[in-house]
Amino acid sequence: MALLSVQHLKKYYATQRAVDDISFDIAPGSIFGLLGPNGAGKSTLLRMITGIFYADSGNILFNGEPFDSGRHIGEIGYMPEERGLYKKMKIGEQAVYLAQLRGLSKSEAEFRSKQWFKRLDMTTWWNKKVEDLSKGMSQKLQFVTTVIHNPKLLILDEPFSGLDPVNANVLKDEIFRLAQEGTTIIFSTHRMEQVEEICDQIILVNQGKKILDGSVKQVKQDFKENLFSLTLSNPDAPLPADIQVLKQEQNKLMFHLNENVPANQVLLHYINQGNNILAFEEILPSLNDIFIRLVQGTPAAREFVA
Ligand SMILES: Nc1ncnc2c1ncn2[C@@H]1O[C@H](COP(=O)(O)OP(=O)(O)OP(=O)(O)O)[C@@H](O)[C@H]1O
Repeated sequence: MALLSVQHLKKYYATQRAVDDISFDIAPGSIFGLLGPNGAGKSTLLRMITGIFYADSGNILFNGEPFDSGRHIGEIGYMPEERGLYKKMKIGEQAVYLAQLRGLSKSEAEFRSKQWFKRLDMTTWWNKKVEDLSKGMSQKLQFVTTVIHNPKLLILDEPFSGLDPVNANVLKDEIFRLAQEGTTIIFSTHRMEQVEEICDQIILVNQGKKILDGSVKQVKQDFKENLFSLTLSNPDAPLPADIQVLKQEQNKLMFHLNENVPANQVLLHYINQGNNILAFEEILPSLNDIFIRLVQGTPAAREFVA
């Protein structure tokens, strides 16, 4: 059974169709990517899932039951894009305070806060004030305060914005670890490349509508274009039939292979010539490429090409 099932959800602001009949299911323990350009409707969707807004119509089921924010909110951890921290409070106190708001006892809140601070290499920050933290540091603190009550569903809106690559990796590892331990994670972003390595399943949203749904692997297979890259000891040798070379970079050829022609045929051609094959791989489209193809010619596509 899905941990979260969203069925025909709609939310309009006056005439703006922010979320327009979106449905999806999220399996327990999976990392789910909610993708779309700015203004696609992601935050509106998340606000309905977290009970901040009511939907105009549609249903949300949490663990098979109609979502009830009063009952289910304690099982959700939501890190919104606009971070809400108390600037004047000391960091350690703040973590403990927010954990207590989530229902933990003071001693449990302190214990878990210290554990998380250690895990994320934040121990020396305990007595600093939030206003003294950089954007990336407050991001880590916000993450801690979002996961401290061990939510079943963890919702992260642009979790890597403002983080340097080292800290982004630290957070990424924590996301994987939490998923392995059974936490279900929704990861919302307009940065498609961040999703490729993290998410099991994605939906792509544009102008309030879902335009794609599936596993990253399957989506890439569905949109592949028979493009290959081949590195040869002699790239200038006679070409086989059925290929069109699109680009050559030193010894590497990038080519399109005609439909229904096995790639082995190309490899055999070169092997029979005595040409050494140094590397060979299929070139799959990125999620960015797929998105642009789906919304070609729209303002959203231009934003992503830019
Ligand atoms: N309170 C509001 N009143 C009117 N329109 C709104 C409101 N909030 C959002 N919108 C509009 O609804 C649409 C979806 O916005 P939303 O914030 O959900 O998108 P998003 O995908 O989260 O974008 P971003 O990545 O920029 O955060 C946009 O056209 C936005 O202008």
